Amino acid sequence: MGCSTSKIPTEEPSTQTSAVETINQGRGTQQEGQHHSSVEQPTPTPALTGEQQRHPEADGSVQRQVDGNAEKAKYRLTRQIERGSHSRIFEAFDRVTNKRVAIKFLARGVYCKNLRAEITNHMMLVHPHIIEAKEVYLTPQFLALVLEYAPGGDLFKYVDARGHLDDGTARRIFQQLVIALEYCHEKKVINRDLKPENTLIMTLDGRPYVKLCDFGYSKQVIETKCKTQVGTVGYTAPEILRGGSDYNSACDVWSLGCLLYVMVVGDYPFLCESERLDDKALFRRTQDRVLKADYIFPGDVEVSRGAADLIRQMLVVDIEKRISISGIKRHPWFRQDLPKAALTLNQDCLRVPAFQIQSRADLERILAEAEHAGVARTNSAGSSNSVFAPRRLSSIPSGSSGRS
Ligand SMILES: Nc1ncnc2c1ncn2[C@@H]1O[C@H](COP(=O)(O)OP(=O)(O)OP(=O)(O)O)[C@@H](O)[C@H]1O
Repeated sequence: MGCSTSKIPTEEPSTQTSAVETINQGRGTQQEGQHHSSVEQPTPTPALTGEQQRHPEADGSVQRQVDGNAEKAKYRLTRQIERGSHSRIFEAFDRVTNKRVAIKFLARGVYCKNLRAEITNHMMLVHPHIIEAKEVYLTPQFLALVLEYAPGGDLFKYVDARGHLDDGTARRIFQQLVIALEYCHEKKVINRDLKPENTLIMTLDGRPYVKLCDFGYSKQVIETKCKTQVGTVGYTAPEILRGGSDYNSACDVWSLGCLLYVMVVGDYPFLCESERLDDKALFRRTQDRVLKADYIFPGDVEVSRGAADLIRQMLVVDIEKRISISGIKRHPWFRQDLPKAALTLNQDCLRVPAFQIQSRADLERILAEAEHAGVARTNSAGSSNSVFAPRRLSSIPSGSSGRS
């Protein structure tokens, strides 16, 4: 499977406006148990070994690079896990509980306005198949989002390493994602960027247990509809690419259909890859195919009838005819081997209050403060700490995805 996709710009104006951006893949490897009830119960895995704890960077040097204040920090940073398009993600340990977390560092400044929806929406969602957003805090230069740690990396890597997934594994992951997505929609949050890179793996014992992680393009839709063109090329629904008209939560069903295709086929349904074409030409070609739902199941990969049938019902251009989440939940392929608890899980989750670790008022205050530019610090080596500045994004082909 080719390993990069392109992003459509974020909703609000920012220092980085139009963008095509390469997506990173996760590198998590260790296993860790967790506590929620879920569609699939993960197998408990051992605590960190001494060797794992003695990471070469566990001496505080990473901490000093990030906030220059290793001694007072609540979390001890140990290593960088990944670099996202707007962030750096670090592994860290809570100094009191010694629990492992992931911390996403985002540069402070006006760009943080764009993060309000991401962080507030994420914190509202408390679900076993969604990475827990625990709290935010400020360092002199960064807004830090503390997340539940996912030891297994992301689903893209998982699929890529295996070529494609067998029917049972793909179904188990898909069941978990459908239940998570139904919960988001019940909370009136549309994700708009579902893809394997934004799906993290908690266990790697052959029964993967997954969680959604990135709500960067999510929108809480209570009275308004969505208009803005956001998402990732190759997963974005045709109604978003077409632009102009209102669209709704059915766009997530389309993306989930693409994600299911990627799992069972090991390739993208629409994304065109060619060394002979430049990014703009590839983008246009992909867009043309999405708008016509022009994809095929390749002859050399065996896809079960049930999975293929469900994908066909999800990748329907007309949103009135596209299968709904409740339709998916009735589909025989989805129902096969479905854990009993899955169908009642969301009723329980919808009763769980959000903002238990950090109050909404605190969150709002910190987010407002984060919009003020951070103070430039010098790191322990004496040089200015610019390594965490978001990468510059290159521009997207005009007319193909600008803001509405
Ligand atoms: N809680 C976590 N535990 C472990 N790894 C994580 C966690 N959150 C993120 N990652 C890793 O970091 C990668 C990027 O994370 P995320 O998508 O949240 O960042 P981003 O800046 O929004 O990236 P992009 O815009 O490129 O999608 C993920 O694909 C995953 O590999």
